[in-house]
Amino acid sequence: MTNSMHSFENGDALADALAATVAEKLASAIADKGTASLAVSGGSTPKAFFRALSTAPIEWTNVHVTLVDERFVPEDNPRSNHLLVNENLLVSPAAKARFIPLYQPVETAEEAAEIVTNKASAASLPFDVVILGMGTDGHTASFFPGGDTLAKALDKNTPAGVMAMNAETAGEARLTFTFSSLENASLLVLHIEGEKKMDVLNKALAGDDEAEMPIRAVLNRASSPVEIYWAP
Ligand SMILES: O=C1O[C@H](COP(=O)(O)O)[C@@H](O)[C@H](O)[C@H]1O
Repeated sequence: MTNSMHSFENGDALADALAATVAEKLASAIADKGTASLAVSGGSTPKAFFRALSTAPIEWTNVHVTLVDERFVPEDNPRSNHLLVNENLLVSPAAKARFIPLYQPVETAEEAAEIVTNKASAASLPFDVVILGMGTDGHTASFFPGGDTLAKALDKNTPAGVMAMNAETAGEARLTFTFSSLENASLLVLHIEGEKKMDVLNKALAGDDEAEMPIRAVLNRASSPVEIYWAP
């Protein structure tokens, strides 16, 4: 599938444009089938986009929101992606959206993955909108280089759902939707900012070793076109 590049002057312009595109897609899904689903990334990049999207005048009560990945930490932990979404996206009109957390208060990430696969898959798959980020190591979602379940998570034949992932560079254990859950979103976005991330993207586009840079799985073989949103 062909990837498209959308470049902006700055992060605020990108946030407004991406929020408008996502809101339109969610509104059209609601008009077609009554509900819409949105899976977003955590990290430092999406804050302004979340703020812009939270004010969109759509029927948020009909939108399921979840995370493409999460750290195995409770929602009050400063490193929780859920916390980031609570504070920046699930505010204003978007506070009415139905949020599906990936973290579950159980012993292991593996147990949480099993529980949330049932909850999240029924409500939201296939996703209408998926917003991916990318780390400077070439990870996306929690597909980390060196991750203990990376090959399985990236295998197109692994069923849609959530898996646990452990990697030296990831800090905590992670929960991540599998590649097959994300690659066919009706709108599949890669949102990156900064020159350093553009260099990482160009390196990823120049090769095909997915174990080295897992973002390559998305760029090279997602069945939906990847809409790349970038600002310096
Ligand atoms: O660990 C994570 O990092 C990536 C990228 O984060 P950023 O801070 O460089 O924007 C993010 O996409 C992912 O959801 C998150 O769990």
